[in-house]
Amino acid sequence: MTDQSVPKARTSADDNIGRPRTADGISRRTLLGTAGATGLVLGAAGAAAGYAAAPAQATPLSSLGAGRAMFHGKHQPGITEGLQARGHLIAFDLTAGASRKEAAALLRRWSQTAERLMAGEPAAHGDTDVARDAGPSSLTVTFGFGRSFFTRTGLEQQRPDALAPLPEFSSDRLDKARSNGDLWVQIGADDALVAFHALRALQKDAGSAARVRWQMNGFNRSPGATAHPMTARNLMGQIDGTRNPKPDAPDFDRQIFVPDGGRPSWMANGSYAVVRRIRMLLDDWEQLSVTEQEDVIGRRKSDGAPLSGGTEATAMDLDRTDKAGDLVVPVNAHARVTRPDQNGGAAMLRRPFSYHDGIAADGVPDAGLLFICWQADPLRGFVPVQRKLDRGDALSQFVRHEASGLFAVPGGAAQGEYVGQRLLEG
Ligand SMILES: C=CC1=C(C)c2cc3[nH]c(cc4nc(cc5[nH]c(cc1n2)c(C)c5CCC(=O)O)C(CCC(=O)O)=C4C)c(C)c3C=C
Ligand SMILES: [Fe+2]
Repeated sequence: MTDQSVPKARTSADDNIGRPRTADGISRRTLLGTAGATGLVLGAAGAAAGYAAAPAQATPLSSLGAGRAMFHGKHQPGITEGLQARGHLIAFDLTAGASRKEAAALLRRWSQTAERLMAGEPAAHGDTDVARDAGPSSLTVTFGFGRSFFTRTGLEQQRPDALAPLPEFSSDRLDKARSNGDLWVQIGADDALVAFHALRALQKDAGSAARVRWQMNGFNRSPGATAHPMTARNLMGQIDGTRNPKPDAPDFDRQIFVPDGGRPSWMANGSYAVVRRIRMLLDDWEQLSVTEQEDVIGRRKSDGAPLSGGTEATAMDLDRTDKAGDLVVPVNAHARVTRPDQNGGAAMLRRPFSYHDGIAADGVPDAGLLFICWQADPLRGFVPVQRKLDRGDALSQFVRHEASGLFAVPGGAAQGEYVGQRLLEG
């Protein structure tokens, strides 16, 4: 087993219970929860409730389709679950006529829809049938608030200090139109149609209250494609996610989530998402030899092991030298430079999607990473590490940050509550 990067999934209404993914990409706990004692029954019942007209044989849920995350809980879904095969990120701006009241109604509608769809049920009104016949497929929907939301709704007093604009990094090439936004929605699912279905339902729910500011579409390896490596690869071919904080580590919650009693109080058990659309300059990258590529990261491409030796899970020996006396993990290697112990303890949970939007106007692939990282405080997570990368690690010349967002993602909604209710009605 590797030093597994894929965190846990939510399988109960009020807690996150870890779920290492099995070789087919499905959590045993999820299977137990859905396909086990009650799960397949729940899945079938959910489907039957929504799609009663479909013949029974039209909904043969595979183990993939049966995967289900819970909407209600301590934290919102979509943070600690394993990576899903499909993702959509959408930012909305409130429309001119919309105020706090309309925003509250929108979050209520969105929460109701998310809860239904995550249970494999159709949207309450005008369902499009796109996910008909499919199970929940590990769908998660996550909602966040951008800095501008608080100005638009007159809630400046409630705005977290942690939503201060990210510093401008010298290497940034940011498109403002595809950055930030009043509201942010992250959708993930292991089935493309299930993810698209949720996207359309949530867009329609926005009605006249909010309009789409930007949308980005991403993907990861499909569950079942391989048993090894368990950690995902990115579009540069690297195993990416090895050293993510582990949910069972003692300081995981402190690093990733705002504590009970944290400020502002409505953010208790919430987290901050930094979203960066990072273009990979693949034509340049692919000209490097594998050895050169490995020196850029400091890890082997084949299995993710540190260049100092061992397996993916082996601790990196930062001081090891070769016969010539040179460090085997170069001093500017990305995996050396980004380590918490090189950045005053800065830690973040990376949960990205890859993206590919064809060939851009500059004639090279518009492809890269929808880098999403989660932390209790971006000033103690993303910012110090990106400051260091901005000064130039070995990877910097092969990537370009083209869009950026920072969002406050409140804790999970309790039963009967909608996401953000403590902010909007507090
Ligand atoms: C500011 C934070 C980071 C950005 C931006 C970033 C971009 C980025 N990273 C890769 C590929 C890899 N990153 C790896 C490790 C790693 N990266 C960050 C942070 C950022 N990366 C951290 C905190 C770490 C872990 C450091 C540690 O604790 O050891 C790795 C190595 C494997 C792993 O641990 O995940 C790879 C590969 C790309 C391609 C990229 C931008 C496109
Ligand atoms: Fe990285």
